[in-house]
Amino acid sequence: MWIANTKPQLRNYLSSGSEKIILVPTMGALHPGHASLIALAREHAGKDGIVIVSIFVNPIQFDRSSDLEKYPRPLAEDLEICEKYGADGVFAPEANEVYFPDRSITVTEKSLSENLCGATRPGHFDGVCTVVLKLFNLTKCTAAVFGEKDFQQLAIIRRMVRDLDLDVEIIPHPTIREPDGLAMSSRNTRLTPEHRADAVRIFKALSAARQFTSAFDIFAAAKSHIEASDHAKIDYLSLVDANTLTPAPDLSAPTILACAVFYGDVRLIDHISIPAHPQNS
Ligand SMILES: Nc1ncnc2c1ncn2[C@@H]1O[C@H](COP(=O)(O)OP(=O)(O)OP(=O)(O)O)[C@@H](O)[C@H]1O
Ligand SMILES: CC(C)(CO)[C@@H](O)C(=O)[O-]
Ligand code: BAL
Repeated sequence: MWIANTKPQLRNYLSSGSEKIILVPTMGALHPGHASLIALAREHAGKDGIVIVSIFVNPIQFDRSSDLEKYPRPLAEDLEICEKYGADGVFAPEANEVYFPDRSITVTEKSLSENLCGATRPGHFDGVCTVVLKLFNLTKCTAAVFGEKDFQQLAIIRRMVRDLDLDVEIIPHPTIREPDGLAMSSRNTRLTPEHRADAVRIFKALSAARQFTSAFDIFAAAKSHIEASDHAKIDYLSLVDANTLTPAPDLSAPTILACAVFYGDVRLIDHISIPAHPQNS
């Protein structure tokens, strides 16, 4: 498996040419969720295609400097996981390799990023879209795999591909969870044992709320379940239309119940789909 730290090195490794190049963009601190994305990329690439994993903690998508500073960076372990699950190469650049000091172009999505993480992490999706477009261009990928855990990110990337006519197939991957239901996330390693135990409530709350058939009951059930822990601070808890990601006042169409919750300074996200209940709208 090759490792490129610079753009010229990457170009060099790509010069052999292959019809299929599948990219798995990550920020490292890889866990079984990422491993599963890499394995899916391998499946799509077949034996002749190329699977590239990018490992880059993208500074311009962080809204809190402490979150960026504390983001885990276990590169040696990450490289082992990439190799084990079938990557052909890893692109792991430093920030000054990716961005020009006088960078003046940013990609902004102006609809799907209005709510949820886009509202509570200002500038986050500008940073995501900008780096993902650069990674698509640098790797010349024909397809890229993204996790459904970050469903707003997935929707925005799909919109960017559509609106900018990018020739990249977007391959989604379902959320991988710990045995107790907590969505796997690189930030989970930063939870204290007490907060880790409480964080189980997030998925339990979403699952319990899903059994109700009115927007009011769903919201109330999820909120009380999460807030039953004194440690939890809800950043947002929202029912949104599954297509537009705008607030859904009722269940006349399929919706998504999504949340971001702080345990100390660690912010976790999760969501669940809610079927339409037109009779209650
Ligand atoms: N539990 C998971 N199941 C499926 N895909 C996941 C999971 N966790 C992350 N991914 C996907 O992996 C890719 C890289 O995500 P990233 O490196 O930010 O990891 P992360 O675990 O989401 O970390 P964090 O949310 O703490 O930044 C994204 O497409 C993301 O959706
Ligand atoms: C897509 C991504 C790698 C862009 O930095 C990041 O947002 C992530 O890891 O989900
Ligand atoms: N997986 C989302 C990347 C971030 O939280 O910045």
